[in-house]
Amino acid sequence: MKTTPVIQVRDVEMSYDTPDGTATILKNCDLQIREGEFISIVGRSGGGKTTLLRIVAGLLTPTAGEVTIKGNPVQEALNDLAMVFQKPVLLPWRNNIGNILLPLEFRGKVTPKMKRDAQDLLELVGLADAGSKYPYELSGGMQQRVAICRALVSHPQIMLMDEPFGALDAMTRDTMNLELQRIWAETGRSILFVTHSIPEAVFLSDRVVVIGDKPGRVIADIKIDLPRLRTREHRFSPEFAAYEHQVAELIGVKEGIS
Ligand SMILES: Nc1ncnc2c1ncn2[C@@H]1O[C@H](COP(=O)(O)OP(=O)(O)OP(=O)(O)O)[C@@H](O)[C@H]1O
Repeated sequence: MKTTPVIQVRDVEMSYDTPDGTATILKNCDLQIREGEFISIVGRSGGGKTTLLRIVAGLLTPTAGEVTIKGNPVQEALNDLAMVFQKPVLLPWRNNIGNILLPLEFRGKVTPKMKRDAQDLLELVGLADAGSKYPYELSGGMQQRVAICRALVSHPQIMLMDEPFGALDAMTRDTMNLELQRIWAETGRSILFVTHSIPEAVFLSDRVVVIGDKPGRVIADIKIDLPRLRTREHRFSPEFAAYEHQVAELIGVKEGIS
C-alpha cells in the first residue's frame, strides 16, 4: 500500500440557513485517505456522515475548507470517483449489462472491450449469468452487486459508498461484506464507506473514522490491526470485539452494538 493521500479533506465546514438560524452540520473536519485504503465513517444518525461523503463526491460544496483528490479540486477529478448509494438505482428497462455500461455511454462510444470488461466485472461479483437479465429478475443483494459493477466499470481510483448494504438482511449483508473485501483486495481501489453498523465497519476497514455530532467532526481515527483477508471467524475473536467496543464507546452507544 502506498502512502500518497488520494483524498484530502481539510478543515471542511458545512452550514445551512434554516428558519431557526444557521445550522452547522460539519465543522473543522479533517480526513486523509491513502491509495488502496478502506476507510469507514461511522457516527450517530444525523451526525453528518452522508454530508461529508457528498462533499468528497463533489455533489455538495462545503461552506468552508477544501477537498482535494490527488492534489486537485474535486470538480477536476470526477473521473477518479464513483459512488454507490443505499439503493442500487438501476434502470428497469435496461438489462444488467446495459445498466453497468451506462456511465461509459455518457462519456462516449462503448467499445467491445468495454463490454467484455463489464462481463468480467459480473464474474468478479459472482453474477456471470446475469448480464442479459433485467434488474427485477435479481434479488436486492444481486442488484447491489450490479450497482457495484457499474461503479467499477469506469476504473475509478476511488469508490464512495453510502450505506450500500443497509437495506439487506443480515445474512446477505455478511456475504456482501466478504464480497466487497475481495473486490477491494483484487482491484486495489481506495474506498470510503459510510455505515451504521459497527461490526461492518470493523470487518471491512483499515481505519474506522468516528464522526462526533453537533457539529460533525472527526473525533477518532482508529487503525484496525486485523489480518487480511478477514473471514467470518474473525468476527468472533476477542480483538474484533475490543475494536467494536472501542468504536461503540466513542459513538456513545450505551446498549448493544448495531
Ligand atoms: N439541505 C439541508 N438543509 C438543512 N439541514 C440539512 C440539509 N441537508 C442535511 N441537513 C441536516 O444535516 C444533518 C446531517 O445529515 P446527514 O444525512 O449528513 O447525516 P448522517 O450522519 O448521514 O445521518 P444518518 O446516519 O441518519 O444517515 C441532519 O441533521 C440533516 O437534517
